[in-house]
Amino acid sequence: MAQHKVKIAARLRPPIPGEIDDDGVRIEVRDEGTPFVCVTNPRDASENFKYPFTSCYDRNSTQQEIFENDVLPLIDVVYHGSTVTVFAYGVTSSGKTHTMQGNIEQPGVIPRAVNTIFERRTSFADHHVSISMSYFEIYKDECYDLLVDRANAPKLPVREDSSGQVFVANLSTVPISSATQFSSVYSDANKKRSVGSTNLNRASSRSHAILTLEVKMAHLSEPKVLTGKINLVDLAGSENNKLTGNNDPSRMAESAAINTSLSVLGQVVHALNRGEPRIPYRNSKLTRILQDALGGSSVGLLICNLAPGAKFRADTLNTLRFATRTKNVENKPVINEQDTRPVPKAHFSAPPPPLAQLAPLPRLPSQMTDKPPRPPVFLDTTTSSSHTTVSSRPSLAFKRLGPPAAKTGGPSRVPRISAASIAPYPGADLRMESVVGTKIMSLPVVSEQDMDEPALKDRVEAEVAKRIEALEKQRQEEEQHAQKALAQTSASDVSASKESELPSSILAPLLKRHEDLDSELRRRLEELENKYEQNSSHTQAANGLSPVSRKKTGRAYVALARAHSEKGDLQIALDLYRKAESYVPDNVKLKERIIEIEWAVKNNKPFNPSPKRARKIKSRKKGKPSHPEPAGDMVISATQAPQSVDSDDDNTVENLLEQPEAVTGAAMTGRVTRSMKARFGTEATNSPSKRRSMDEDADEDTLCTPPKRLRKEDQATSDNWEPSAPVEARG
Ligand SMILES: Nc1ncnc2c1ncn2[C@@H]1O[C@H](COP(=O)(O)OP(=O)(O)OP(=O)(O)O)[C@@H](O)[C@H]1O
Repeated sequence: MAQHKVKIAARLRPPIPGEIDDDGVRIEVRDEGTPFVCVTNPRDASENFKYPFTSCYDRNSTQQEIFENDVLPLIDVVYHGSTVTVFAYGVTSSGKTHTMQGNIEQPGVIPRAVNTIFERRTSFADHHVSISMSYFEIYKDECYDLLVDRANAPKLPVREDSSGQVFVANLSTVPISSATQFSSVYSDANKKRSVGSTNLNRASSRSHAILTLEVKMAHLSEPKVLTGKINLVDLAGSENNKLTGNNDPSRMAESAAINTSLSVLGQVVHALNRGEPRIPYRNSKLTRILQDALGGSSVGLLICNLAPGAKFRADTLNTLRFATRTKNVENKPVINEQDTRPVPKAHFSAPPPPLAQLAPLPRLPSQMTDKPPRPPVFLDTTTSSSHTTVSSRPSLAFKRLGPPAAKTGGPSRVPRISAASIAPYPGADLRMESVVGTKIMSLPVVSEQDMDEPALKDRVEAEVAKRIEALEKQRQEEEQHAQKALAQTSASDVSASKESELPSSILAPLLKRHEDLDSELRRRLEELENKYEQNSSHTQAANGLSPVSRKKTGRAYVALARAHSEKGDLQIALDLYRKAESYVPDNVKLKERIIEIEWAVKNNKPFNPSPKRARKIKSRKKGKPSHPEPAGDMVISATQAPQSVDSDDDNTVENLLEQPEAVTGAAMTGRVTRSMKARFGTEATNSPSKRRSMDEDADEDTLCTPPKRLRKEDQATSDNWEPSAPVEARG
């Protein structure tokens, strides 16, 4: 099986006005050998770090040189029916957008690639060549279509099809007939891209932009279609907020999202290099989408952009380290060829049993047509808009839930996709892959607790095997039925042409029924999937963080959520609170808030977050009460108590909503009171009036817990209070 390593091209940009040119980063070539990037050790100027790459471009290099040396050969690969991914990586302001897009005087890789694609088209006289484009951005870890009106652009989900290919669902595709048409669509779309000004770049990309050009070559005399693609990715640059001067919350959130996704990208490459069994693709949308380019079936080129000057030295070294690791990543390119001969129709001769008995979904309506099956694709190019093509795709759940029929050992009544095949492209060694056949699935009842993958897989495998068996039985019965019906019809002297129409009356209700089931199934799968995706990506991200970082991230999301809820953007606030929950899953108050906002959103009611009241006590030392408490009365200073208080502290919503350092005495006292209640079932104060005031103080900073409730609890538990008992003894 041929492996294709990701190719690396390093490009150093010239200094821009105002930048100090200290020659700390250079491109060198020695003795006609491999060129390398040379970086002076920031700590010892006599030492240099060298990073060899097959293509290195110095500050005087031109856009044309890069295109002709490294990108042009890849256009042939596209016309052979393979997927190519070119991505520009580097610190902010290192020249990624310049390299990919360029400007009118110096057009970059994208316009040059498009021109070449259109020029090459004419050499395929025996094919009908159609070219289409899709373009989207990943902004704060959400995908947005750049070819639709931004005001209406929804967040697009990332899915996986039955053959494991990741795609962006509902992404629009525009057919392109000329390079001029492309320029107009592309420049309109670029106006919608999220760009902002920073200290380092007046037009800094705040998102990762992914442009896909799909070339479909339908052979005029043979029933086959080749599909080649090129993904041109302009990544957002890693950012140091001190250098960029980002200080407003929205910029910082953007910057955090960019850095997180790039850090996951680094983790993916690292895991691939180390041959780890689990590659964390799912930890960010960016890596899910680039999955095919990193260890997948795409041909990859990484353009590694470098900024000169000492201030970027650390970032330059990081970029070079990333590039060095990436050059060891191996892909297995394939040719996407599709056989367009129609798949034989399935025969149905009897109406299906009543719905209650028809638990399994035999086939999706989309699979019952004569439509040829789709070849594996990298990014989805289907859409529901008028100018685009629409095709139904199996959703992620099919991939996760449905093992191939062969695995179960059970027969399938559904013909496997034989018309689509993947063949190796000539430049690479062979790799033949059979496309995973269509699966017969119904939605198993999955509770949230069952989201554990191995358990789910076992359950589903058993379920699928059982249902396939039932379906096979049903199919045999149907066939017998059909034969009987056919015999009866011919006996009653009906004309031959009429005989062949027999299934239509029977088929219609059946198809309708399947269609209904299909929509229901899709709806439920999507719900399940969204829930799973949302939880899993954030939970995975949270798992990789230290408790302190988790808390901080949770707090940041809560702060953002609160800001949105105050503005009345409840849906956004809800999403953010849910994200916060992934980082602080045990926070009860947060859960309460989520429920409240869910209710408000569902019932279209306004939601007024409880106002933050001024704190009565400004500061005190952590772990010590600010109130002068009688000895033995207060728990916090007792030797064991602070730990338990602190661990509770992690999960109190006060802490989520407050500045990290602002742990107030009141809040702390409130926590202790509740922590004590939880531990001992008693109150930790002997003065009802003090208790009340302490709890009220605590409530000032908590979400949505009415002081009344706590007072009631106080009342209820005050009888149990044993004033003289020391905490240690009770613990
Ligand atoms: N090779 C080059 N020749 C001349 N100017 C360049 C070159 N590369 C970059 N520049 C200039 O440097 C500035 C920053 O470049 P660019 O916007 O492409 O950076 P970027 O890496 O895309 O930044 P960000 O990640 O913030 O979007 C721009 O003004 C651009 O014109």
